[in-house]
Amino acid sequence: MFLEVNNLVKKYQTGKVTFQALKNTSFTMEQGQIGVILGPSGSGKSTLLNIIGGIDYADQGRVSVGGIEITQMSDKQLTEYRRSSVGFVFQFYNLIPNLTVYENIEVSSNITKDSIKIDEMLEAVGMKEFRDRFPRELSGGQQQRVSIARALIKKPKLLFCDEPTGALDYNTSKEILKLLQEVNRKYHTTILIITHNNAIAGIAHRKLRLRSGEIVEDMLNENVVSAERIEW
Ligand SMILES: Nc1ncnc2c1ncn2[C@@H]1O[C@H](COP(=O)(O)OP(=O)(O)OP(=O)(O)O)[C@@H](O)[C@H]1O
Repeated sequence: MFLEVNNLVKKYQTGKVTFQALKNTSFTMEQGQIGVILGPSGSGKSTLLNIIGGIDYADQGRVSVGGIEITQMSDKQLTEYRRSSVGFVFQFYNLIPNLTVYENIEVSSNITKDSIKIDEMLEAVGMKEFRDRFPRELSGGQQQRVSIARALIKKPKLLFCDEPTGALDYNTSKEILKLLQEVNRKYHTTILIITHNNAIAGIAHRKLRLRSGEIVEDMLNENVVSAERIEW
């Protein structure tokens, strides 16, 4: 199995109070799938993604990606894993304001040896004619396209999207989801999307639901639909 998450436990200590954000969380995913992680606020979605993405540590349990166990990695190995194997897309885009569209993507391509050509990537996300604009000169949806390009330029094995449509209107959200489906098909990137929106699960091969740090639903979606066809 491409992604294996086994019995993850994560505790946060605030003063004398210990809070268990993840309790024996386990799931697997095949390469090339889109997975959606649903769950109420505070259920542990971001914590889970951050551990799989190598930006946070688990207290117990195991995560392996492509047969390599990341929960055993040194800091140096984790930095390399983040650099070459994973991409992140956030709700508020996190683009560098004083760099153009092209330069924002270039920063990411410069840190990997084997990246996709920037012009190909701009074309793939429909942002070719905006290459010399600054983020402030773009709509939210356009900024999100750039942030997807920035994440994908390094050909990550795994793309993590934390509420990628959380700041976008209905139609723009659908366009971004459609783009995620397209890049999943084109580059065979395994994608994990965190969302509050149940309807988004329609575009995914897998639906996972977290509640209080536990997976309470884990379903294979036999009827994946195109993003244009989901409604909420
Ligand atoms: N650094 C921290 N210190 C203490 N508690 C934390 C920390 N980070 C997260 N938590 C707690 O862990 C729980 C899970 O947080 P997490 O951000 O993973 O939830 P989430 O499902 O992503 O929520 P949301 O949908 O609101 O983003 C929450 O109750 C949160 O308060």
